[in-house]
Amino acid sequence: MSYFSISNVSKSYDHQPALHPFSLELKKGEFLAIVGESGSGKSTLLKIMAGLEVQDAGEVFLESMPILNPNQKIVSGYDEIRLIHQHLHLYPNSTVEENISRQLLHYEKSYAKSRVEHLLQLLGLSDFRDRFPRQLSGGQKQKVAIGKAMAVEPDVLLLDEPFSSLDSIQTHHLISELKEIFREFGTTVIFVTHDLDDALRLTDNLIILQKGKVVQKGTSRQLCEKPKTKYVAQLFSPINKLPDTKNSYVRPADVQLRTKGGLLAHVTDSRFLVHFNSLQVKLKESGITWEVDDSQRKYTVGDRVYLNWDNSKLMNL
Ligand SMILES: Nc1ncnc2c1ncn2[C@@H]1O[C@H](COP(=O)(O)OP(=O)(O)OP(=O)(O)O)[C@@H](O)[C@H]1O
Repeated sequence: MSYFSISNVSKSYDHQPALHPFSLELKKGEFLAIVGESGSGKSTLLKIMAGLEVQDAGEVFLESMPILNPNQKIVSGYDEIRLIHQHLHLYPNSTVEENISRQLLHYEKSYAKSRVEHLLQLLGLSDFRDRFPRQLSGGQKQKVAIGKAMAVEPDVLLLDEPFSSLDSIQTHHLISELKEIFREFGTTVIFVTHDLDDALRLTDNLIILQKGKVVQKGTSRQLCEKPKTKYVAQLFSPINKLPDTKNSYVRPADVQLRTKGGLLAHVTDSRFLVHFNSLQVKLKESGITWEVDDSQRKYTVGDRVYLNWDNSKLMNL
């Protein structure tokens, strides 16, 4: 039997399916990212996993322990499975140290003290231990929320877009730091996000959710090279639809730019990016706009450019 297992869990609200039957098996210490757009059922799924939402069908198990939902258990939720979301629920009138130690009131005193010290140090919060949440930056608050959740040594940590109030640089730093901490504790982590880049900072083990259904599972390479839907393809880059086809697309990086021979287009916009200029071009015959990568930074607005591609790079979506 696997460590954390979800078997055919589903949920509807007012007869509208929010989550179609969903199953998952995770090993201890494994990381998983679930990527999906807004309304795809990510939060619903995590709440069911944490025993905080009543599912219509299906079961959740942590090893051999069934996770009971709020209809089956008087105090809902488990210390073993902690859910952290955007609303961090810090105690506003307690210091950083107190926020974390309040989780450990029922534990033996010397153990609680050393656990709090260890977490403060690991999370880089030792210098802020006496501050109140209002005196902290967004990133520091996120860390306190993680510290609170980690205090009780959860076996499974569920992260529901907890970093959405941070900018992408802060988020990437924080995820890298936390990854080390989760590894040290052997915590099993499920991270849900709409941002593939954030997901990949934690793990290459991905599930893509769309309208409450799993559309694809795999590594980023598998998903990038063989996306099953337009949504999955677009998580990696914009895609360009070939004129006069129903569903053939090519990525900007797979279009070669030439001064003659190929599909004629005019450059309408150019953006300087770190490895190339990203061009917007208007195709002459169809009037469709494409995005293409100009790796040699050769073309400017108004230029004619001829587009070519290798048919093996086409995606039928
Ligand atoms: N308590 C509720 N009552 C009615 N409908 C709900 C409830 N909670 C969620 N839903 C609906 O279920 C669907 C899935 O919602 P959910 O919050 O799980 O998605 P999500 O992927 O987490 O979205 P977001 O990224 O915006 O948080 C949505 O259509 C939502 O409107």
